[in-house]
Amino acid sequence: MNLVVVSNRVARGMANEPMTGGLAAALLPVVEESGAIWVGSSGRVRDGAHKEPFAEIEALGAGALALLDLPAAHYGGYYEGFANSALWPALHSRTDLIRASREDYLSYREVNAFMARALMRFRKPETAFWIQDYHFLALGAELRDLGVSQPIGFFLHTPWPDRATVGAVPQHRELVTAMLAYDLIGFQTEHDCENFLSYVQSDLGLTVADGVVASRHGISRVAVFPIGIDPEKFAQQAAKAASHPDVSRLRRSLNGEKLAIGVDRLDYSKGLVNRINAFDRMWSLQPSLARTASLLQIATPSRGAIEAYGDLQSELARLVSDVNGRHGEVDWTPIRYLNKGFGQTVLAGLYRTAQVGVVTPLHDGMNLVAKEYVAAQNPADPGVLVLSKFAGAANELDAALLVNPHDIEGMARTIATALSMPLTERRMRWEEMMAKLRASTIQNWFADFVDALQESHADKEASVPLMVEPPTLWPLHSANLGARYH
Ligand SMILES: O=P(O)(O)OC[C@H]1O[C@H](O[C@H]2O[C@H](CO)[C@@H](O)[C@H](O)[C@H]2O)[C@H](O)[C@@H](O)[C@@H]1O
Ligand SMILES: O=c1ccn([C@@H]2O[C@H](COP(=O)(O)OP(=O)(O)O)[C@@H](O)[C@H]2O)c(=O)[nH]1
Repeated sequence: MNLVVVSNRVARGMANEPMTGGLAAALLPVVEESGAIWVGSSGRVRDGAHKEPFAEIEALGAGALALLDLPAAHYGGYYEGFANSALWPALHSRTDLIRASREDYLSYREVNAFMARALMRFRKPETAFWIQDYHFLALGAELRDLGVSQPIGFFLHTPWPDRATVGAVPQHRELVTAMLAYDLIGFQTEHDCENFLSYVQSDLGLTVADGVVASRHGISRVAVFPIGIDPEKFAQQAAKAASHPDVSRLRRSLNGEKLAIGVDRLDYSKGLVNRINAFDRMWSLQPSLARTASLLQIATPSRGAIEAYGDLQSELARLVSDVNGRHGEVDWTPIRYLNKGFGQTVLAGLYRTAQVGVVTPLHDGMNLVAKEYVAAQNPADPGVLVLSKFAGAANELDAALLVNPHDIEGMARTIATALSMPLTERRMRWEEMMAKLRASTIQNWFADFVDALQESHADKEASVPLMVEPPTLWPLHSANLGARYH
C-alpha cells in the first residue's frame, strides 16, 4: 500500500526544534518510519496557487514531505477564519467565541477543494489517503467528487462535542454530511464517538448500527483510536537531557525548592487562567508553600493573529504579574512564565526536573504533554501528574490526580497534595500510567488506524450493491431526511 497522510500542520524532521502542537509532534516519527508521503501546508501562500498547486518535496525518513503553498486569497479565511475561529471554538465547546462568516466558510471549502486537486498528483491505484483534523472535514468528499475510489480515512485530533454545540456552526449539516465520504472516521475517545453518532442519527436521520453509518456515500465506520507517544524514546531523551544547559541551569536555580511544570500552546482550551488562579489560591491557603514550590509555565505562542488568542496572551501576562507581585519575595519568583517554544529533548529534561506536571485543559482532544510528562520521569523517583478530567488523556491516565479545572480551590488542594506525595504512592501511580503508555504507543495508533482503514474500505466495497435499494436495506428514521440523503 502507498499511504498519503494529509494535515494542515506538518513537521520537518528536526528533533531540536519546538513542535507546533501535538499533531505534528506525534506524526513525525511514525510517518518517517512508515515511508508515507506527508502532504501539508508550507506556511506560505501563493497568488493563483489554485490554478497550479506548487509543492516543495523533500525526503522524510523512508518517505517524503510535500509542502504546499496554499491559495493566498483563501488562506486567512480558511486557517484563522473558519478552521480556528468557527470550528476550533465549537469543537472545544466555546460557542461564545465562534466567529463564522459565510466568506470564511467558502474559503475553507476552496482550500479543501484545492488540497483535493493537489493530492491527485500523489494518487496511484494502490494509494490510501489518511486525512487529519478539522481543517479538512470536507476533503474526503472533494476527493470522491474527483473520482477517487481508494480508501480514505479521517482522524479528528480535537474533541467532538454534543449535538447542540455542533449545531452552533452554521454549516454543520453540510460539513458532517461531507464527512461521511470517509470510509473510516476516528476519534480520540469513546465520548467523542458517541457524540458524533448521536448527531448523525438525530440531526441527519441516518441509520447507525455497531458504529457503522449508512449514507448516500455508502457506509462509514466510526471508531476510537486514542493517540499515543513513544514512551521509551521519551524516557531515554529525558535521561540524556539532564546535562543540557537549559536543564542544568534550571536545576541549579531551584536550590532544593520543588517545581511544578506546565507546557501548553497559548490557547483558551488549555485552562491556563484557571491553573494560575489555582496556584495563587494554593499559596494563599498554604503560605508554607511560598518559597518551597514554584511553577514553570511554558506558554508557546499560537494563532496570534486571532483576537481571542491575543486577548488571552494579555490576560495571562497581567495575571502572572499580579500573582508574582503579591506572593513574590526579593529572592523568590513564584511563576516563571515563558512565551516561547523548546525542542522536545529539552522539554523532556524539564519535565523530569519537575516534581509535579500540571495539565488542566477545559477541553482537549488528547493532550500529549500529559503523556510525555509521565514518560520522562525517573522511575526511581517519579513526579506526580495533575490532570484535568476533560483531557482525552484522562481516560487512560486515570492513575493521575484528576481535577476539575473549574474548581479552583479543589485544584489548589490537589497540587499541594501532589507536591507532598510519598514515594511509594508516586511509584505506584507512575507504574500504572507507564504501563498504559507502553500498551498504546504512537506506533500502535498508526498501525491500528491503517489496518482498520483497509478493512472499512473492503466492507464499503462489499456493501455497495446493498446501497442500491437503501429503503429496504437501510431503514431511515425519517422519510424526509431519507429522500434528501439517499
Ligand atoms: O497547527 P496549529 O494551529 O499551530 O495548532 C497545533 C495543533 O493543535 C491541535 O492539536 C491536537 O492534536 C493533539 C494530538 O492528537 C492532541 O493531543 C490535542 O489535544 C489536539 O489539540 C490541533 O488539533 C492540530 O491540528 C494542530 O496542528
Ligand atoms: O515548546 C514546546 C511546547 C510543546 N511542544 C510539543 O507540542 C506538543 C503539544 O501537544 P498537545 O497534544 O499537548 O497539545 P496541542 O498543542 O496539540 O493542542 C507536545 O508534543 C509537546 O512536546 C514542543 O515541542 N515545544
